[in-house]
Amino acid sequence: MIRCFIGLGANLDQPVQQLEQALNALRLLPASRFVNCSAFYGSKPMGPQDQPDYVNAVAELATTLAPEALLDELQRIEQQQGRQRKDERWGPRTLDLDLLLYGNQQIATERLTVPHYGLPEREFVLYPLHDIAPELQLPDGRMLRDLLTQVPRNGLHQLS
Ligand SMILES: CC1(C)Nc2nc(N)[nH]c(=O)c2N=C1O
Repeated sequence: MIRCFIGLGANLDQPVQQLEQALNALRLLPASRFVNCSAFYGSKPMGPQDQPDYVNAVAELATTLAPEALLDELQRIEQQQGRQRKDERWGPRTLDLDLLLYGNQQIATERLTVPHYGLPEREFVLYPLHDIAPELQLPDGRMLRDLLTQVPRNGLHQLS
């Protein structure tokens, strides 16, 4: 089984419920075991500010699905929850599921870049990820805990 981490984000149509529904779908993925999920966080939008704050979390799965098969499943869940792939770039969305890490693999295909390119500088990814994997070392050798020291919380706050 490969240990992988999924970033969850939503800022439309009752984002907390969107994340809870997405977690239920992740629990049902084939050839996979749901391991854990961070707390839910409120975060300021990265990119255009004329959109609602986001709700973010990071989940851990153990899977035998190949990376692109896992990506297919994540995109299916997004679409099931109303995400239109034509969403404007960096615009608001009902649900984002990003494959952040797939074991220790570094992947660069047409469809998939892993580790996720935004991981090292996004507080709404780093802090929830650290919640559930404080000892994590990235494929390039950097320690997650060291990346955290470089990225301010920028108003990131746990939701009750
Ligand atoms: C539009 C962009 C870059 N901004 C975000 N900003 C925040 N705070 N959280 C997100 O999940 C998120 N996702 C995005 O795709």
